[in-house]
Amino acid sequence: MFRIGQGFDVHQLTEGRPLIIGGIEIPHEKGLLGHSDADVLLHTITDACLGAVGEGDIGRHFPDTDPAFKDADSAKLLVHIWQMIKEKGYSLVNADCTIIAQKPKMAPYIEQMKVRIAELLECDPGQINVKATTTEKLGFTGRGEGIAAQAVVLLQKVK
Ligand SMILES: Nc1ccn([C@@H]2O[C@H](COP(=O)(O)O)[C@@H](O)[C@H]2O)c(=O)n1
Ligand SMILES: C[C@@]1(CO)OP(=O)(O)OP(=O)(O)OC[C@H]1O
Repeated sequence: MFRIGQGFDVHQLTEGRPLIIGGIEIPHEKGLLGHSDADVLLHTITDACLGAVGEGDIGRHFPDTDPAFKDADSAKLLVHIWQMIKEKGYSLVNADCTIIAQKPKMAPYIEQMKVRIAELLECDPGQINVKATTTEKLGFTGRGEGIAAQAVVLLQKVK
């Protein structure tokens, strides 16, 4: 049996925060604001994984009102959810993700992100695709007010 899930997330860009996307710190004059480290790509993948197994969303598992998740490492949140998915008997077929950001240029960091995400999901980097697009200076992403990400994850029941 196959199960598909999709995710979408947005975080605001602000001064005085590191920019962490896909588990990688990217040099930039602004970073993403959130209760956690605000890794918009890992949140999106977490939501896609949860969607695939019908387990709600990241906020249901890690409420942004809980001080335990203040400045949380989003990699740890994804690993926690991935353990749950493995216990349900699923393995990853593939994940395809898009980062929507006017800047910075993501291309130099895409390979590192793929390798890190593959590490977290215990799969081959070839099963992970990460893309980036601008919105041609249109909308909140185009004005550099925030960064969005979306992902699709396909799981296969193996046990
Ligand atoms: N933040 C971004 C946005 C885009 N890219 C790369 O540039 C290509 C062209 O982007 P358009 O929005 O003009 O289509 C895109 O395909 C990405 O390869 C990027 O690295 N970082
Ligand atoms: C990750 C959590 C928890 O620290 O906080 P944020 O960093 O604000 O991220 P969001 O994408 O709003 O969703 C889930 C939250 O509960």
